[in-house]
Amino acid sequence: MAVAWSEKASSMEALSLSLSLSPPMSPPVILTQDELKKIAAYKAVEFVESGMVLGLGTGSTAKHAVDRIGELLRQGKLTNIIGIPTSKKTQEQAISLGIPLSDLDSHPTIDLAIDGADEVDPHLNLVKGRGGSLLREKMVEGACKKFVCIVDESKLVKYLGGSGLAMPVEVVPFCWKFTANKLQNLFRDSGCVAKLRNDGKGEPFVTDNGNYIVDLYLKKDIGDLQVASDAILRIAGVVEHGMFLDMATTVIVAGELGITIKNK
Ligand SMILES: O=C[C@H](O)[C@H](O)[C@H](O)COP(=O)(O)O
Repeated sequence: MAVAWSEKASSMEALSLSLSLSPPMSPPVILTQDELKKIAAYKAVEFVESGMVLGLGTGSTAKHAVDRIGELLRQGKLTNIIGIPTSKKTQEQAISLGIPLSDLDSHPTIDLAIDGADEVDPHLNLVKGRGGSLLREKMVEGACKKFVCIVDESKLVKYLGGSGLAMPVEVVPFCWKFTANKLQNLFRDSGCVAKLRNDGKGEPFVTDNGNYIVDLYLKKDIGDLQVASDAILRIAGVVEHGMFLDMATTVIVAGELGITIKNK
């Protein structure tokens, strides 16, 4: 559902305060992608209540949500929050903000997670992991009662893989080429090309878990997502993939025309 303009306005006000933008009723402001991410993140943090155990997402959108949670804790507007970070980077950010942290061993049930995504399809299935954090994200978000996904409208796709950008798969380093070939063959009818992700310095990108990422580039829809998921996970050498099927309970989309909240 598209939310009322007033709901957009409240998030815009929150954003205006921190960005010193004009108030919502002034002439239209062209928002950057990062400002849209921040609007979605601030809206999601409105779902947070004192006493909650929170899954803290990773990426440029989730970073805004973690910052906001830290800000509300500092102001005493939220209390007794426990955060479960989905990456080492988010862990460092949360520590720097004074957010108390724990892990899934001590808190196997999480009240709410807030995290970004790389793609969102019309059924609220997601692609995640272009930042390399998909495994911990899937573990944490799979343990949540509610998972609020936050995106700007550029992340909306007709089908997963439809952006033409990477669909990440975390693999063990041992004989990664063997695993990458298996993945490419699995989706050859969709024109799949599998590439090892590099770290930008000529070395393989290494995840927080010591694994590699093979990115799948697809030219066509891969069909039944659950069948595809099962097939990927049956390949020895695969640790996890970045399709998050039926996991998001809510997706908040920030666009030039306002916020849209989609619920499962
Ligand atoms: O591994 C990274 C995560 O899945 C991110 O949540 C995802 O890539 C979206 O990141 P961003 O908010 O930076 O677009």
